[in-house]
Amino acid sequence: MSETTGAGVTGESLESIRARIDGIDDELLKLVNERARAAAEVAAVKQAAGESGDYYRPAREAQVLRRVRDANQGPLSDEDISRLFREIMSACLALQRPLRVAFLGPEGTFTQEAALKHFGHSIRSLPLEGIDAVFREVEAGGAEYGVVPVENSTEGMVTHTLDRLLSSPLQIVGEVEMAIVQNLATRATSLGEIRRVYSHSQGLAQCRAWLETHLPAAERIAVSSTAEAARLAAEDSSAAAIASDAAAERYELPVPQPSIQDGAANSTRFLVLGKESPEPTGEDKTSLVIARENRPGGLAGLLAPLARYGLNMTRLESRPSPEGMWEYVFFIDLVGHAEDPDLKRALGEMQQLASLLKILGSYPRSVA
Ligand SMILES: O=C(O)C(=O)C[C@]1(C(=O)O)C=C[C@@H](O)C=C1
Repeated sequence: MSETTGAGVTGESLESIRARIDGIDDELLKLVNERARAAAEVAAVKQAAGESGDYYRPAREAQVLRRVRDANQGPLSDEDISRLFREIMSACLALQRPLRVAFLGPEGTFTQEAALKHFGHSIRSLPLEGIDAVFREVEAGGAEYGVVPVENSTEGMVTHTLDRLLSSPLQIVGEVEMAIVQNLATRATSLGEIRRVYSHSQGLAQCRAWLETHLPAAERIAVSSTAEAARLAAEDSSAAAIASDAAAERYELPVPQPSIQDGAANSTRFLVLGKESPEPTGEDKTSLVIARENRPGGLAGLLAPLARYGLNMTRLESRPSPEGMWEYVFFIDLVGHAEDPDLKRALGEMQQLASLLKILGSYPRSVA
């Protein structure tokens, strides 16, 4: 039986099903371009209203994604639907002007994956060498947005990002959560040949138990990123990298040992940095940093307004204050937008009690 004359379970021939798919694709093509024209009309309206800057609207994008996910009846998963619509919006926006997005590079880092997950592929990518460089590029206007890691489920906070948030005028405009899969990537043909293992310090830490069991004698060398680790391992067959699939692929490294991270559920949260906070969407988060001079009950008192207004705190992290010894600042994530009435009142009351209160941004909760 030839492929094109066979019949499926419904009795319809392959040829006929493919003809149907062609018809659906024609419809999709027409509709996708119709949508792009509508998005261009939105841009014209924004321009006529004298709006300056870029046309990216994180709040609207979150609403679009939530709406199609709620309407989705499958068989495609909600994640697949989000990904497809994200790319459609990304292309529609690029038609107006592609966004310049800086991220912790080089190409192949998890941060690049997070940037593409959030903005889609129709962006102008600016891979930079460090977290600080990403902040500076967005502050200076060389990029409209920046993406940096902030927290890993096994390794904890990325303290450099927190410290930089404290001093930067930038706002958090979004968050991206991503499952992190670390692989052993190497040209070595057996584990016995591996003398050195390169990775980012977080990559080495996330795979500590695996390394102790399988490569106890290999030297562990921390480098600036997992992508840089893959580049180094590609040049030396007695070395390996702990890196993402994307980094291994980029440097054409075989992956003899996939998924070697210690925690089964290893995920990293990234922040999207920009200049203006998005408007409320109804499903938002607010990040802030707060401090009070060191005295008993100080923190409990500062947080009391949150309980009074029934507000939900999803994270509380302390960091030594840059101001003095044994002084602390607290990074807090709250459910809600700083313009929501209850949150606004609570923040007002906290402001009265605090020696420092800086809102780092209100932004839509991540749409997976
Ligand atoms: O609704 C808008 O403001 C648009 O510009 C359209 C659109 C879209 O394609 O849906 C494109 C870019 C924005 O980031 C948000 C949404």
